Amino acid sequence: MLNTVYRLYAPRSFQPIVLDAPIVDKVIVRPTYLSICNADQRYYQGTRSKEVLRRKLPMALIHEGVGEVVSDQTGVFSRGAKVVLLPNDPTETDPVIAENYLTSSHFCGSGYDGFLQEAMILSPERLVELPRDINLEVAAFTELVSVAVHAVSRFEGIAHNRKQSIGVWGDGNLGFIVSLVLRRVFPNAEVVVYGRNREKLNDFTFVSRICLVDEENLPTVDHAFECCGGDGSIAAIDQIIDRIRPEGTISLLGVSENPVPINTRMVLEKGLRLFGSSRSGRKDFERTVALYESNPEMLEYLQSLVNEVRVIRSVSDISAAFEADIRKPMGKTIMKWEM
Ligand SMILES: NC(=O)C1=CN([C@@H]2O[C@H](COP(=O)(O)OP(=O)(O)OC[C@H]3O[C@@H](n4cnc5c(N)ncnc54)[C@H](OP(=O)(O)O)[C@@H]3O)[C@@H](O)[C@H]2O)C=CC1
Ligand SMILES: O=C(CO)[C@H](O)[C@H](O)COP(=O)(O)O
Ligand SMILES: [Zn+2]
Repeated sequence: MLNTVYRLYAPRSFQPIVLDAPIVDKVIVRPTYLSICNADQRYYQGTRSKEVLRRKLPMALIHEGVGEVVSDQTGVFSRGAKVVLLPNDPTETDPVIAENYLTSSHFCGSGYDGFLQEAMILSPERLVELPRDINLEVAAFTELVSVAVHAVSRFEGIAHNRKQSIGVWGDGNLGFIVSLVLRRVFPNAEVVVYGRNREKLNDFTFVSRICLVDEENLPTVDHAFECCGGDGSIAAIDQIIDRIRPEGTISLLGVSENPVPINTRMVLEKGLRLFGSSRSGRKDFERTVALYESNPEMLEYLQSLVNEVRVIRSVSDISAAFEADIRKPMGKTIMKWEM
């Protein structure tokens, strides 16, 4: 089938290309709502290293999105079903290593074409059906929610049992979503959010406590999640190591372009466990949709992260959405895909 793919050829430069893709045993999905991630911005703005840009571009961006099934040769989905698109494409299974950590996996929008396409032609395993009445502007960033669910699921297996207080560093989108997932998964735990912006923190209405990182006498916590990324990770990890109680677990989620120095002396002295999480897999998407179904108020909270919805009908609309996303105060930029 001929399919138009909108690739980034160089920073700030998108161009369409028509490709012929096989459709045998595939589901054809029309993307409907797509959402921009910080990882897309790093390619769009060219802030990745020259070597990475040379290796990964040209490439269609976007790994957060939902769509509507146009046809399914496998018979799993009915025409018109609303689905979330799974960006990770495993090429093998492993009894120990999760699909999102297998080096053989392909990830849309990071070395492989993402969802900026006229149609997504996928195996049925790369789609999870959504409730029919779901708010699609919110569902568009289900992938980011599944990343939080993935990190919290791993935390359940790694952290010790005392989970009375859990700290989340970062008052952006990921910090908001991780806090919301923690609230639902550990309803009896105190969730404390540490941020740099009073206005952003005010939106975290569902947590036990909010703190500005430069306040004095910040509370201590049993465990912590780092959701800052960039240069902010350095100060955040330093503060976490200071404020976490002995034998606590630190979940690292923020992406930094440069190596981050860590106070290993105190990591040793406190007996801390640090673990990183990146991306997510099918079981995380399934758990996310199950959480949406059992906690419908989650979708209402997530709605407050929708900063802007932009209709996309041309290549210049895509660029305008990315430029608007750079200037946004907080939240997600959603693209209503009409290409
Ligand atoms: N592991 C994974 O699979 C994924 C990782 N990410 C990464 O997670 C990071 C966060 O993403 P996202 O939430 O969307 O980005 P945002 O920019 O929305 O949020 C980051 C927030 O952290 C705040 N911050 C920075 N430094 C500190 C600090 N020392 N203490 C407390 N808060 C701080 C920032 O404040 P200010 O605005 O003042 O700088 C900002 O509000 C990014 O690096 C992103 O790439 C995203 C998706 C998946
Ligand atoms: O955003 C993410 C997942 O949602 C990850 O941070 C992203 O996939 C990392 O990939 P890259 O190496 O291309 O930045
Ligand atoms: Zn992402």
